[in-house]
Amino acid sequence: MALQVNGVTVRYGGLTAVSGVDLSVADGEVLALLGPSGCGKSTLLRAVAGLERPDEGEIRWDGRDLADVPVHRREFGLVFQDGQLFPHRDVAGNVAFGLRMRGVERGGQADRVAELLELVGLAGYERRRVTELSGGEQQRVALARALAPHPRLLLLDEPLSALDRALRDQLAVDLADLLRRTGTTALLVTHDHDEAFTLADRVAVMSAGRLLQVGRPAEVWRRPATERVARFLGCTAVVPARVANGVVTSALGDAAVGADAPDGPARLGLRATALRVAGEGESGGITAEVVQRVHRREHVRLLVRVPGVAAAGIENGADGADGAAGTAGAVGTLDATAPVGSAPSPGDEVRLVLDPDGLALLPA
Ligand SMILES: Nc1ncnc2c1ncn2[C@@H]1O[C@H](COP(=O)(O)OP(=O)(O)OP(=O)(O)O)[C@@H](O)[C@H]1O
Repeated sequence: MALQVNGVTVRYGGLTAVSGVDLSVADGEVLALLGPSGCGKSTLLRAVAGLERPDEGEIRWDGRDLADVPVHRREFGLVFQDGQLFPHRDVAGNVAFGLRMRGVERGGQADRVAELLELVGLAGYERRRVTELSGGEQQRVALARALAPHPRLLLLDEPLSALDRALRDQLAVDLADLLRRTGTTALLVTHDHDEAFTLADRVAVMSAGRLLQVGRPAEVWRRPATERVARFLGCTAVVPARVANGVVTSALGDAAVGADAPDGPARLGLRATALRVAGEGESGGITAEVVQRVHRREHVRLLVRVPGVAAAGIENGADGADGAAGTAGAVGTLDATAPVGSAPSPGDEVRLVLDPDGLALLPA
């Protein structure tokens, strides 16, 4: 393992920001620390960078304890939310900064700067003033600057969150591609699921200073280890269920959940897209009454009342929900979706079926 974090705790006075975290990042791997605001992600990243000293535990690189290695000798690259570029230097001056610090001679600097600007899609931008760049261009320059000295580890703290949604999505895809092509080992901090899942080989979900689950994106998404993880990843309700032969059965219907799901009692996490209005000729499903209708880009979001929902043991509502994304919350109501063209109105009765893409399977 390239990076090893063993039992790290960081306190600010009486507040424990990071609590006994164990984590490792393999050579060439991108690991995302995902969690709600204030859960300690940045503090953990800053401890790895050498900007915070752990109160307990150790941080190792290739087996070597970094406790006495200062920030600038760790050979880690850093990119923050707002880039933190030097406003009085042009683009080339910013990208060359780390190279100068390392004593790379001028000719070598210019070649490496050109190479990095090409890599981040800003070829020819050397003489541009950084204050005249868009937010997205500034983050590309920050990335080029961090990568120029060949860091052993790239630390990214919410690198895209200052950008608007469309730009963020595009830059996340570009960044994922760049990290793969350059084989960069990286630790990324984000509160955005999409960003984490686009960029990371593995995702570590954090809450209140602790790691709740570490796994591949699809695994964490489909099989959250706890209700807290499920709710942070967008589940707005949790239903008792039972799995047999890759099919989950619940009061809301049956759905395929994969042959790898163990047989026995389980719980089903419902995201806002877990229930959809059944199509013509589609059999099965449950009956519900539409309470509210909201138009979204690709579908219509419904709030529905399912008779007997409380009796069915559905735990909905926001208790302990870390940033749950849906609208379900009132007793006995659930989220559902309908096609834009034929969306029912409040008061209508609808038949709903489970959509496996909106489900997560939790332990009982
Ligand atoms: N320098 C500091 N002094 C005191 N408390 C701090 C300091 N930095 C962070 N904290 C506190 O430590 C906790 C964890 O903060 P941290 O910034 O690591 O969380 P985060 O998950 O990165 O959140 P965000 O996404 O909002 O940045 C928070 O309660 C925060 O208020």
